[in-house]
Amino acid sequence: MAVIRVELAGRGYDVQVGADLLEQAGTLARDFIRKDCVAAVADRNSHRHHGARLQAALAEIGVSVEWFITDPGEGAKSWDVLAKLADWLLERGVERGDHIFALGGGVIGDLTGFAAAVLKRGCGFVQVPTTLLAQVDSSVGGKTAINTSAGKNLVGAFHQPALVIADTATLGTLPPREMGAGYAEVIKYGILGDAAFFDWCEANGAKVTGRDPAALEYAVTKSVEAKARIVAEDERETSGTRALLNLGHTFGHALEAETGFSDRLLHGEGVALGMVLAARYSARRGYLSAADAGRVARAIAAAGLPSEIASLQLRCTGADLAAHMAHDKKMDAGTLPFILLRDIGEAFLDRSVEMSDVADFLTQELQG
Ligand SMILES: NC(=O)c1ccc[n+]([C@@H]2O[C@H](COP(=O)([O-])OP(=O)(O)OC[C@H]3O[C@@H](n4cnc5c(N)ncnc54)[C@H](O)[C@@H]3O)[C@@H](O)[C@H]2O)c1
Ligand SMILES: O=C(O)C(=O)C[C@@H](O)[C@H](O)[C@H](O)COP(=O)(O)O
Ligand SMILES: [Zn+2]
Repeated sequence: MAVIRVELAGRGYDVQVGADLLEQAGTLARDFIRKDCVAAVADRNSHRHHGARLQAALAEIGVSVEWFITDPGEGAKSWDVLAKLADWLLERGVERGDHIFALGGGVIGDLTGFAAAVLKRGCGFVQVPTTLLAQVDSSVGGKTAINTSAGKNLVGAFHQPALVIADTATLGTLPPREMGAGYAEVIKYGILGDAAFFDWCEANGAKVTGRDPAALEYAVTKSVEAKARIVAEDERETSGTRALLNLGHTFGHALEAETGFSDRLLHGEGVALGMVLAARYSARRGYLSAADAGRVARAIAAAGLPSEIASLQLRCTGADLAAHMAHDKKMDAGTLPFILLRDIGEAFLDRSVEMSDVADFLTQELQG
């Protein structure tokens, strides 16, 4: 068990990591519950597998749960579902001082967090992440958002949770493909800033995706520690430090858009492929050795994640993918900074990238 503190003046919070923590949710969250009933959001899968556990834990402190349950998948991060959720919360009289519970993956956390950010100009929320991706990344740091037809996470807010309860035992019911997608965001911390952790991932990745309890807890703890450090330094992505967490995402979000935010490419899979592309593009620019770019690709492929864009069989050009990047939130006065690598464990922001060169590079990659 580990408790990692996200240090933010006046808004700091604990991330509790460990097996079977859901059973302690009532005790852990007691300070954030003021009424005898809480509103909780889940999707059908997280609710089916773990809803009763959260409900039983809260019943122990005399609190009942009313559920808002969405369809699984990226489609829930939409205006339509947000509007339904906001109306549902208002009908229940949720007040600013209340905390909404988000039980699920990154989709549920991002949706619930954004609803909490805008409801009555801001109420509280508690993250109870049930996917590997949500435990190591999305539940921590306060980025909340929905998607629009123009792209990924384009409407959102920074709004920190009051508490994160990451019960690693909930991952026991997660499909293997989703374990892989979450692992992409784990190995990301190594590639962007911690060469020793990357080495550990190369040696232990299969144990993490295979749910070895000790490896899993170590990977979640190390990931949350890395994210908490970066978020404490640059909460709102203004200094450039937090932007490093976007490694692989400029390429990845473009691929997600091109595949229609569908099951064809999960977010973590897009990030995995995006990190391979970022490494190869870093080599093309002369920053990273071809050998290290190859090492990144092999580590990604070894986890069963996509490492070749040609495998997606997209019917688009490099310019089409580059066009999706025009909506990237990092865009600054017409320039898109790219997160590239000087070394494994050393990411940096490059503001000198020409989009025409990125398009040429992607066209070559698409051809295999
Ligand atoms: N806010 C952030 O900082 C941040 C960081 C990374 C990713 N994200 C966002 O997170 C989303 C991806 O999150 P995700 O990968 O968790 O996807 P997800 O929320 O869609 O969950 C993946 C699948 O697992 C199912 N599921 C959830 N918990 C389960 C469990 N314990 N057992 C069985 N099935 C379960 C869900 O129903 C879904 O089908 C994307 O929208 C991405 O943009 C946000
Ligand atoms: O927390 C961050 O900062 C991240 O960039 C984490 C990413 O893994 C995550 O996918 C995030 O939602 C992407 O942010 P965006 O600003 O590119 O939408
Ligand atoms: Zn991500």
